Amino acid sequence: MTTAARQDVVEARRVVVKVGSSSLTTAAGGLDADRVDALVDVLVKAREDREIVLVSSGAIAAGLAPLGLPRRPRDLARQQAAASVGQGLLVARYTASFARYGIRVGQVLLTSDDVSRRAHYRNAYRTLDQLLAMGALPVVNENDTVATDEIRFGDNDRLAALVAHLVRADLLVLLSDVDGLYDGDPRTPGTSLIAEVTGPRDLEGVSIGSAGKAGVGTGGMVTKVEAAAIATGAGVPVVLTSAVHAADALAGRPTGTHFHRTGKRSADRLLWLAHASAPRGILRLDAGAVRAVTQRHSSLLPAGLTGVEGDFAAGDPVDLVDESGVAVARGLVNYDARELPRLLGRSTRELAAELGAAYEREVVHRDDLVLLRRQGLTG
Ligand SMILES: Nc1ncnc2c1ncn2[C@@H]1O[C@H](COP(=O)(O)OP(=O)(O)O)[C@@H](O)[C@H]1O
Ligand SMILES: N[C@@H](CCC(=O)OP(=O)(O)O)C(=O)O
Repeated sequence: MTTAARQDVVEARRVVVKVGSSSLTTAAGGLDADRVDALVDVLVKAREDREIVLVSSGAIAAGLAPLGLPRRPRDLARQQAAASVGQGLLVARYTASFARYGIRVGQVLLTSDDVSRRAHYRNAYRTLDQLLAMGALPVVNENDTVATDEIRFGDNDRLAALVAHLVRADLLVLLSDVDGLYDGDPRTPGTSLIAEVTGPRDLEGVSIGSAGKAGVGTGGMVTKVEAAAIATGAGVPVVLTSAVHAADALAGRPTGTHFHRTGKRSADRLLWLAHASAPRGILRLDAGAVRAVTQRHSSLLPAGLTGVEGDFAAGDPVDLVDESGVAVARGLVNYDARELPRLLGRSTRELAAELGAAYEREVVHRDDLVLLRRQGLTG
């Protein structure tokens, strides 16, 4: 690890630590109390001179054995039932383990829908910030029991990257069952650890595979590298290592893979809109509207709309696509899908005169728009 990279870690005052299901469960299924305690011991030590937010997976995995499920189910309903049972057990375990040190735990369950909207985003930030100010340790997970396929992250690696951005963290530590990113699937002999990733070039030729043998995790290495791309693109460096090396990672000792920041920090909720929300519909734009939105950062007006697809309501995320069908931006739309067809290509003045002042509003306001540049490491 270069001195600059190490400095990033040592100087980090607010750190998001994400731990995967495979690092918290036993081979037989169910939570491994010893591994939870070992992680908590490390976090308590790290917390002496910095703030820690924990993003913990494991709800589904923890719910399997109590519900008599032999393996992680594929259907959403049974995953949600398992998460419902498991999340309670998971937080009870953390509560008991942190209580050994007199530290309170605050459970925070998020869906992407909760945080893409401005008021919700501010509220989530305030809650997490307040928990930290009051000396409690936030334990974040996806709100699995209510998340439908459309509003689901599905993996906590991306959630952790977005939480790191949300709480304005200085560092994201991803803990898994593997001690870093390898240049091929580490189950294949002859692969070696990549100690540093400074940008997308360092990943050329690297084979990034799916989840490991334990079969309780979701995304494997792919989602971790994607999460690292989101976080580093938003100015947050990332250390990826195994849970057993958590103490080294938090102390700035060389371990695992260090992803350098590639972008600048910004306090912009639109990162959630770009990376966490699935679009509910499509707005087709003419060339002039594409230029206005992407180059002049203007709001999208009805005059530049050529088509509408999907069944969305006002406030939902939609993709703005150009004439060749490429999504150029994502935004929160101000109209229901059924209102839009009669507005296509019309000027706001004309619409206001004909339909009333309410129809003068933008289709998507510039403050609710994010350009879809492929970020950081993967693109
Ligand atoms: N290039 C790679 N480098 C490291 N691990 C990889 C790679 N390709 C695939 N993997 C697999 O990804 C697994 C980690 O993903 P996962 O099981 O989802 O972890 P977690 O539960 O911690 O989120 C590792 O155990 C490893 O077998
Ligand atoms: N919210 C899910 C997270 C699933 C998930 O991302 O798992 P992992 O790949 O182990 O981080 C749960 O708690 O089971």
